[in-house]
Amino acid sequence: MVDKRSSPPAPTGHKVHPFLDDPQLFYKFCDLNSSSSSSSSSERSAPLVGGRLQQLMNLFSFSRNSTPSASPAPSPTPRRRPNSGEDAIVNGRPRSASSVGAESRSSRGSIHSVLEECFDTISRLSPEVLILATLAKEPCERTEEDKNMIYEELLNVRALRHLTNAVKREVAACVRLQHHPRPGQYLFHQGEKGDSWYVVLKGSVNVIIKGKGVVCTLHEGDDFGKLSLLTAGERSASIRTREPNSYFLQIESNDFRRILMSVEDSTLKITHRGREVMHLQRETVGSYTVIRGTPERMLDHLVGSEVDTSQEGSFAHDFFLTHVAFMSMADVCSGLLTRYREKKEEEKESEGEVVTTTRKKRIARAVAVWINVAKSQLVKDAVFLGLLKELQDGLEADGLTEELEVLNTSLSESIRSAILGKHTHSPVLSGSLNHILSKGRGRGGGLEEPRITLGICSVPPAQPQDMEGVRVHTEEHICCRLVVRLDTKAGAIRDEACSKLHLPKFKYQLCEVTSSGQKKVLKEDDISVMSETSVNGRLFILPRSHSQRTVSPLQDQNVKPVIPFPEDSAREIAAHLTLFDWNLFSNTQQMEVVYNVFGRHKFGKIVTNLDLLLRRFIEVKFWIVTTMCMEPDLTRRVALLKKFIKIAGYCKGHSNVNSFLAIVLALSNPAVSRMKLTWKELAPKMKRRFDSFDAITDPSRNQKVLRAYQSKLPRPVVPFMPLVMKDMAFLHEGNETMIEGLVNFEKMRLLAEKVRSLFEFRTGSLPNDVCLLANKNPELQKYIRDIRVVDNQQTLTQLSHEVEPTVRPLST
Ligand SMILES: Nc1ncnc2c1ncn2[C@@H]1O[C@@H]2COP(=O)(O)O[C@H]2[C@H]1O
Repeated sequence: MVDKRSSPPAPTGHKVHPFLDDPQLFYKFCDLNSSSSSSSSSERSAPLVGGRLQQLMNLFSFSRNSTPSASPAPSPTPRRRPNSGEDAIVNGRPRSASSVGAESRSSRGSIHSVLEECFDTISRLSPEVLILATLAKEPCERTEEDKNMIYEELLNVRALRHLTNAVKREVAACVRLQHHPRPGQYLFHQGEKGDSWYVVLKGSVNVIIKGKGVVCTLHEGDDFGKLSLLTAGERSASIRTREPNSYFLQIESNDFRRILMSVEDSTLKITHRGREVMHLQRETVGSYTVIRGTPERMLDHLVGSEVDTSQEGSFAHDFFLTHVAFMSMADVCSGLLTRYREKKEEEKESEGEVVTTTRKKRIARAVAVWINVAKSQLVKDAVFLGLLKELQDGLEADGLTEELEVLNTSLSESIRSAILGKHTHSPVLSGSLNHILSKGRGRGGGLEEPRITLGICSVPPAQPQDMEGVRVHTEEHICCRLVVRLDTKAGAIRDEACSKLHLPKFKYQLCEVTSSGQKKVLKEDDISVMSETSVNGRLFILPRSHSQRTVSPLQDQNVKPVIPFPEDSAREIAAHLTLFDWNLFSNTQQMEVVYNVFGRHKFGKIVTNLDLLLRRFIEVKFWIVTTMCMEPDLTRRVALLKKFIKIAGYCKGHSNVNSFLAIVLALSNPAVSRMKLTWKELAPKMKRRFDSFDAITDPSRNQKVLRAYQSKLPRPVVPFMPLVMKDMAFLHEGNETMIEGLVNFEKMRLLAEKVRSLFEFRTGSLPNDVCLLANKNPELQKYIRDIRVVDNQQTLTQLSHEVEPTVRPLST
């Protein structure tokens, strides 16, 4: 028996909210947020009056004042008593108090405004509250939006990873919430008839077998109780809670069987030599979607089905966007070539020609899709170029001119961006990278001036062969400068630095040391190391034997910037910020996002463009905090605060969410938000403006406000990248890549959809007035490109106290 206690519970992707430990409050909310199953139909049609409203009002005062409400919490009554669940609450729903108070009805006039305020206050508390409240609804009362919300949650539940998304959708419709308030409560006993399958949502349970005691502990994300459902036998063990307030997902046996059977019915399983090689899901009559498969069988499917080069979201598109997770570039190339050349034995002479020609056409179109997806990164790869050459020759020899043209058109588009990439010093990027690399060596590093033309992103993306200077330091602060390709791995940088400094390379490792002295050891095959470092981070080679020893950061890592904040207008500064962000976003490649999700070091490909975009957000944020904390004069500090709010407003107007949020979050940074005198002097109108911006950052409901806001903005949008990356990481962590030896293509499709929705923000071009403004002022352009910051929170807090000491109230 394996005791899972030794292994920490895997992340479920959620922070546990204190609400979960306060079931009284939670139940009240649940009860208010859904109509009770015991309610009469008239109550259901007007669910927000009477007792429910009264409770809502009580809850409002409770959540505000953190004191229990006037009316006692309704006592939780089980919907159905579990076998020996003591006072367990099934489905998490206390029965609503029968009182539909007449006095409350009279207050109906102000219901809506009160309700809006109440719900707003409650739902701001946490996304978890909302999801629990939704789960607590009776399945028959769930709206489509409820089911969608639950489905999104289920995508992150470890125990359900092996289920297809269609099954998860079914589960979302019927799953129930079960709550056990105390430790030591039994969910069921060994020997009883099994009637439900469970997943631990919060808390943990012991699995107890008669005569053996506790054989195992199950944690968040684990499941139990399936065995007896599958065998139609008795419970093989008893399950007992270990912690207060444990929450479980419960799927009743009828639902369990129905879902599994209906899924079996609509799934087509293809076997080859007795082994399952592909699962397809029937969508409509005659239309199937790949849900799982071996890489080889999926390649067969690719060349065996019609390929629409224009259609994003097609199987080919999803396949090429995500293939790195399950099939190397070399294998895809050789697989396609083999299929191009082969003439299958079963293809008879007369029909054979037609079948072969169709296959060749499809392969050509598939490769065109691949080029469109991977762009310039692909056309620089020697293996891919081999495939391309053979395909072009073959298509020409076979007289398939139309396909040859499709291929060449995609190619010329990508080569154009590849040619642009031949500049080894891409001005803005080099400026930015150089800024990363040139700490302590003065500004600029002798680079060319930025070259930005009106309305066009003329700055080429960073390419693997671009050369960059990099400084590597030792513990004793001795430094050596190297010039390396961007795709140089951490191990190779360490080797080169050691040989320059005459140190034995096997004794050293490459590390990043942050401005606060934190040390991060880099993996041998880490790539894009220069762009991955923190804003003021530096590369060090440190002895392996001293891994526990602290390293003192270089002096310049915490140096205060000397260049004053520009006097230019907020409008101009916002235009410069936006053009810079837009350039970085335009240069980011779809494949970089995919490499980053599956582990950047695995593929040997750079993710520099994505890194630069991600770190720009942090840079801008620290720039604002640094500027505020370095201004000792109160009047000027208030003027700065006002200017930053204005800049944020302009960025918002330009759909530059990345910089807009960087500014708003910077002004909420403790080092700035603590400046009471400064905020007090700010005009009320500006304060209200800031509050309206701040409301967009509301983290509740998984940043629902921000998501909705961002999706509605006019294109192009520079999105809030940290949120996008978080979503991608959740999808990756929450879903297996391989299930029973087959690639989980549903996961690939979900990831591909996320990547596409990110790049859809790039539709269109920046407004002309932004480009005009941003091209007018080279001085400001340079300043915005090379912003210098303090990125050490402790230093910033210290600076903040220096410029605005805490005012202590006089003691009486
Ligand atoms: N040794 C064990 N290790 C982990 N889980 C177990 C063990 N024995 C039983 N279980 C779980 O406990 C559940 C008891 O009910 P079931 O028999 O339906 O399904 C059982 C399994 O899910």
